[in-house]
Order: sequence, then C-alpha cells, then structure tokens
Amino acid sequence: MCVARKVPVNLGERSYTITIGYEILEECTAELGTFPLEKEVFLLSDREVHKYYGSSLETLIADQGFKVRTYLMPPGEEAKSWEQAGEILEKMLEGNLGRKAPVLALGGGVVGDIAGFVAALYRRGVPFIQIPTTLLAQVDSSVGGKVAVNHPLGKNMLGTFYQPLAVWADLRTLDTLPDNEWRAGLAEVVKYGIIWDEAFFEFLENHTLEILRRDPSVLPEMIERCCQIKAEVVGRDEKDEGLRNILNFGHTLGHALESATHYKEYRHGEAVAIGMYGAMELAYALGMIEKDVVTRVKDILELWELPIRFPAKFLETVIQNLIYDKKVSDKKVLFILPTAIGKVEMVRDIPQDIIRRVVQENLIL
Ligand SMILES: NC(=O)c1ccc[n+]([C@@H]2O[C@H](COP(=O)([O-])OP(=O)(O)OC[C@H]3O[C@@H](n4cnc5c(N)ncnc54)[C@H](O)[C@@H]3O)[C@@H](O)[C@H]2O)c1
Ligand SMILES: O=C(O)C(=O)C[C@@H](O)[C@H](O)[C@H](O)COP(=O)(O)O
Ligand SMILES: [Zn+2]
Repeated sequence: MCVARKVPVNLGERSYTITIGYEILEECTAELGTFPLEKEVFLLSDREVHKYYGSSLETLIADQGFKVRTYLMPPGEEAKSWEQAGEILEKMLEGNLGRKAPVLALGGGVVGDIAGFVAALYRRGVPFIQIPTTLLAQVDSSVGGKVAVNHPLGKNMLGTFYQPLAVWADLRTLDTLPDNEWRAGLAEVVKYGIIWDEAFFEFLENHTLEILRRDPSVLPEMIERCCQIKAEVVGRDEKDEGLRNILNFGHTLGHALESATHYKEYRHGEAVAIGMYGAMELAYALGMIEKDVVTRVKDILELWELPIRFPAKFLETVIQNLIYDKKVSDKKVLFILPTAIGKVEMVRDIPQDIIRRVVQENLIL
C-alpha cells in the first residue's frame, strides 16, 4: 500500500492537514477519536456518491464508536441552494445534534460547499470534515474554507469562510467518477499551473494522456501539488482580501456563464475552462501576453475535451452578470489575467465594450 501524502494548511488555530492517498479512509477515520468531538456524526452526501462509498464509510465511523446520522441530497449543482441548506439544517435540528457533533461531507464540491455552509450556521458552528470524491473537490473545493450556496443572481452568493477540521482525499474514490466529471476537475488543475507554477504546467503538458487515464503513477503527485499551491495561497490570504483572488482565474466569466444558464448547462469546471480561455484572449487583446501563450492553454484544454466556447444566446446575460461577481468593487469588474504561464495580475477597469468584443470574437460557438 502506498504511503499517504500530507499537505498542511497553516492557518494558526484553524490549521489542518490534507491527507491524500489510495484507500486511506480506514486510517483517517481512526483519527476521529483524536479530535475533541461528540460520539455522533452527521454524514452529508449525495445519493449517487453514497451508493458507492456511503455504507463502507458508515461502517468505518461506527467502528470508531460513533453513531452516524446520514442525510442524502440530490446530486448536481442545482441542489447547492438556500432551500436545500434549509432542509439539511431542519434535519440537524430534528436530530438535536450537539455543538461538537461534526458534519462529514462525502462527495464533490457541491456536497462539500453546502456541508461547510450548514456546519457554519448550525448552533453558530460545528466542526466539519471534508471527504472529497471528485477530482475537482480533491484539488480545490475541499481546501480553503470557502463554503456557500448559489443564488439565481450569482454563484456562491450566500456563504462564509469556515475551515474544515481535516480533509481526507481517498484517490480510490476517483475510480468511479464519470469521464466528463474527471475532465471538469482538470480545468481547476490547469488553473494552478497558469496562475502559479510554470513547471507544473509543463508537467501537465508532458503527461496529458496518463492524466486522462487517471494513471496512479502521476495522480498522487498532481493532486498533492494542487493542494500545496492552494494551501500556500490560502495560508497567505485566508479571507480573499488580495492574493487569494488569483484562485478565481477563469471564474469571472465562468461564474457569469453558470448563473446565466441557471446552473444547468455547464459543470463548474467546464464553465471555468471557458472563462480561463476568455481571460487568456482578454490578456492578449490588452497586450499582456503573446498569442503562443494563449495557444498553449487552448491546446491543453482542447486536448482534454474541455469546452472553450458557448452559444451566442447566452452572451448578453453573461456580460450583464459580470457585475454580480464577488470581486466587483466600486461597480468595477476585476479580471485575473496572465502575463506569462505561472504569473497573473489583477486588472480592473477594462471597458465593457472590450470585454464584449473579445468574448464575441473568441468565445462564441
Ligand atoms: N469552495 C471552493 O473553494 C470551491 C472550489 C471549486 C469549486 N467549488 C464548487 O464545487 C462545485 C463543483 O464540484 P464538483 O465538480 O465536485 O461537482 P459535484 O459535487 O456536483 O459532483 C459532480 C457529480 O459527480 C458525482 N460524483 C461525485 N463523486 C463521485 C464518485 N467518486 N464517483 C461517481 N460519481 C461521483 C456527483 O454525484 C455529481 O453528480 C461547484 O458548486 C463549485 O462552485 C468550490
Ligand atoms: O478558493 C478560492 O478562493 C477560489 O476562488 C477557488 C475557486 O475554484 C472556487 O470555485 C471558489 O468557490 C470561487 O469562489 P468565489 O468567491 O468566486 O465564489
Ligand atoms: Zn472553481
């Protein structure tokens, strides 16, 4: 059995460890008793994920002497809603869970984000643990404590910062992930190369096929590197006051597209892929990068069959939705734009007609 990798997230008293490896859940659940917790957990998952991993996890937790109360939500982005959060909170109240009874999030980013959100609200906050089961959740959403639900007007509009007690990323769970979900996760993987680490971007370029095949010879290293970068950025700017904004590369247009399509047409990672390509073209239009840099990013996105364009019918709503982005200040939209692979800058004040023109000329199917 391979040894689990550990990535620390250094946030003072809110510090925690990300454990990454194959078949690690037995070892991780054995840690439960080391935390100051009540002997009862609220396990939140979606119906799809629970089918595969729910009962084995419930057994492992019970083996540690914990009572398990399970709540299953429907799978999919539409369930990341205020109404769904209300239903989960009702169940927690009915169960009269105590202040030290943790919420365990078994699933992708949707389950993780809403689990953290209800954990932060219930009795003014109970501990929670992330057990991510999608690539996207293992490299991004389970780390850093951004927890939220969506609103029709904007993505993740209702939320807070609430760090987990631990993150347990069992790579074995990725075996059952459908291909389109795998590719959506790869969009956030590429993001780290573009914003932070050219050598990592080259590693991705050099291993595109092994990565598509989910080859165990590359996955642990790839996922660990993403977590290291995210932990580094979050450790320096937990509350998104400056540096952390770079993790939002591709999300300005991506989130606008997700809300324009009512969270039904695109997986988050797919919308981010379109948004990243849009940001590359915008940087090129503003003279910040050469065309070959745009092409490098476009090539890897296309090779992994990620979308880079969307239908014209959504264009106007996407442009209008930009104003609901959380990075907007003084009514000015902020874009994270590259100056090279591995380096980005924050750019405000791009005239709307330039944004519209770049999107229209490059991003429309
Ligand atoms: N908090 C953050 O920092 C952060 C970062 C990135 C993304 N996000 C959020 O994450 C969400 C997207 O997460 P996601 O891409 O994981 O989507 P998801 O949670 O919707 O999961 C995708 C689909 O895969 C299924 N699934 C999950 N794990 C599986 C497995 N192991 N085997 C088979 N099927 C499985 C789910 O049932 C679901 O249908 C978005 O809401 C996005 O906003 C948050
Ligand atoms: O952790 C962050 O910070 C990120 O921006 C990571 C993003 O991948 C993620 O989608 C996040 O939820 C977006 O945050 P938001 O503040 O734009 O809602
Ligand atoms: Zn994202």
